[in-house]
Amino acid sequence: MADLSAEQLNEISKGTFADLMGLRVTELGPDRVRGEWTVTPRLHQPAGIQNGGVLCTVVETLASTGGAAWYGERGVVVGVNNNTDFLRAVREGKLTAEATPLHRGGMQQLWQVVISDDDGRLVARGQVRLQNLPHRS
Ligand SMILES: CC(C)(COP(=O)(O)OP(=O)(O)OC[C@H]1O[C@@H](n2cnc3c(N)ncnc32)[C@H](O)[C@@H]1OP(=O)(O)O)[C@@H](O)C(=O)NCCC(=O)NCCSC(=O)Cc1ccccc1
Repeated sequence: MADLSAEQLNEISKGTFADLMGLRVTELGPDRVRGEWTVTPRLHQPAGIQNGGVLCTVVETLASTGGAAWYGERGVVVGVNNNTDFLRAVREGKLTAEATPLHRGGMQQLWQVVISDDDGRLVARGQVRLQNLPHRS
């Protein structure tokens, strides 16, 4: 994960859960990860707005990707808590997300993810706590 480009990550993510909802990573690094997707009816809940689970998925994916890029060859990281606030309902259009670290410790990390619409309005804000898992010898 540490040395992957955004394009390489998108390639190896084909067929995964985040790929199914159309998430594309546009920037990948240990200090910031950005991504985007387009809200379509396939992402709606029955009332015709985007399912909140999509927002949780984006928060989980970008935070974990950034945490893994930073932890690098030391091991893998896994999410252990995801807390996402849904601030604005969305029916259609492109959304962008940006993940940045709040804390990066030896055992755990805390990343924040901000999701905005094309007009720059805040759609959701989440945070994920990650566990660093060193390789077992
Ligand atoms: C509306 C509120 C909850 C509270 O807003 P506030 O904090 O008070 O802030 P503010 O007053 O600034 O309004 C902000 C904007 O909201 C608009 N607006 C306000 N009132 C109404 C109204 N009565 N009706 C319609 N719109 C209303 C308001 O005009 C403004 O827009 P504007 O600037 O005019 O263009 C907002 O936080 C929100 O929409 N969050 C996202 C929720 C969401 O998408 N959840 C996920 C999907 S659910 C799910 O997945 C579960 C499920 C799964 C499967 C199956 C079934 C279920």
